[in-house]
Amino acid sequence: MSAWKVLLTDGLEENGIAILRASAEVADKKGISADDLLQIVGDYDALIVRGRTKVTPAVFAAAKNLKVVGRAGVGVDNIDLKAAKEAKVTVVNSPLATTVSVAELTMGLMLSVVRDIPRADATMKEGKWLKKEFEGSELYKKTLGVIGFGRIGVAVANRAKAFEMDVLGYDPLIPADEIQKRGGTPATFDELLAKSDIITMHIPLTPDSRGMLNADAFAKMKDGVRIVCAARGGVIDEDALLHALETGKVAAAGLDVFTAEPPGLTALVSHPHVVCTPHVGAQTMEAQGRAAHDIATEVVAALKGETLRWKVA
Ligand SMILES: NC(=O)C1=CN([C@@H]2O[C@H](COP(=O)(O)OP(=O)(O)OC[C@H]3O[C@@H](n4cnc5c(N)ncnc54)[C@H](O)[C@@H]3O)[C@@H](O)[C@H]2O)C=CC1
Ligand SMILES: O=C(O)CCC(=O)C(=O)O
Repeated sequence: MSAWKVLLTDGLEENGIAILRASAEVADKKGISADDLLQIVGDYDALIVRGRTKVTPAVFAAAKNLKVVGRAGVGVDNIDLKAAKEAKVTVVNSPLATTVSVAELTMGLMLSVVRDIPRADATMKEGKWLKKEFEGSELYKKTLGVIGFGRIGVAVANRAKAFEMDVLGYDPLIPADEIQKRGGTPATFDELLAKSDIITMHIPLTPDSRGMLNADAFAKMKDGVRIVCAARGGVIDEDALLHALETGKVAAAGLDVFTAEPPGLTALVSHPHVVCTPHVGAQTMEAQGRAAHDIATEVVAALKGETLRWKVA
């Protein structure tokens, strides 16, 4: 009989489940409702989530045996870290697993917004040949502003440099010489807004970063700027973005993430100059395989009281 019980509420790739099963009993309750989670979480020593499950103070209060919450992925904005600390529950994530996938999707969104690829495809499928309408622009020699020069921001910067873009980096938590070492030209927030042809967001959602791209920020950007975001919807004021798209200040936006998910068919989602994907930055078999391996290994280490690599709280 296994000593520990692990609850999965957002699924996990088989390779991760196999690692967990070597040390614990695993219950896969993918898609469980918030109310049902409160009923059963008290039975478990560990909880592994992705972004869907909200690990609220109520969950921690009900989770009498919980020792560790594992986030298969990076962002922990769905986990109440203060409540975790108060409940003496460790929180771990798997921050290295999905970097490449998110960076590649970001490049895809960037190419989509400069060449209007999804709309060109849609018109072909309507039997049309609108060649003249689809005059886009190149990435070559354009300035890319990367907000958040961490793992994903740097991976995007490296890929953008292969397209011979000039890369500005804004990250107040990283010294300017380190941004330079990582391949970016350090910029203040206002410099980045003023100089970039494309701005891409790679920051966590925190009280500081919420609504960072707001009406004031859009006013400081170049006319016809393009915005890409595969971080969190909340870092952009979506009403301000919609207004900037309607006035032409922003020529196009590529969005993988939304303030409310799923957003439904909002004016932003249905805007002709917005390319949307349903939060799939990390949704590749490679990234999910790595995330499952890393989070399962880390959760087992936490249960065994071993040294942790990715302790968030
Ligand atoms: N679309 C998707 O499926 C995915 C989205 N993400 C999002 O991407 C974010 C970034 O991930 P990583 O690059 O791995 O994290 P990271 O921690 O390596 O990099 C984030 C960077 O943002 C900087 N930062 C924090 N607050 C800032 C602020 N207010 N202004 C400017 N810079 C700020 C930090 O100093 C750090 O260097 C995650 O927090 C998550 O929200 C991550 C994985 C998948
Ligand atoms: O796990 C997911 O559904 C999305 C990944 C993500 O956004 C993250 O890891 O921060």
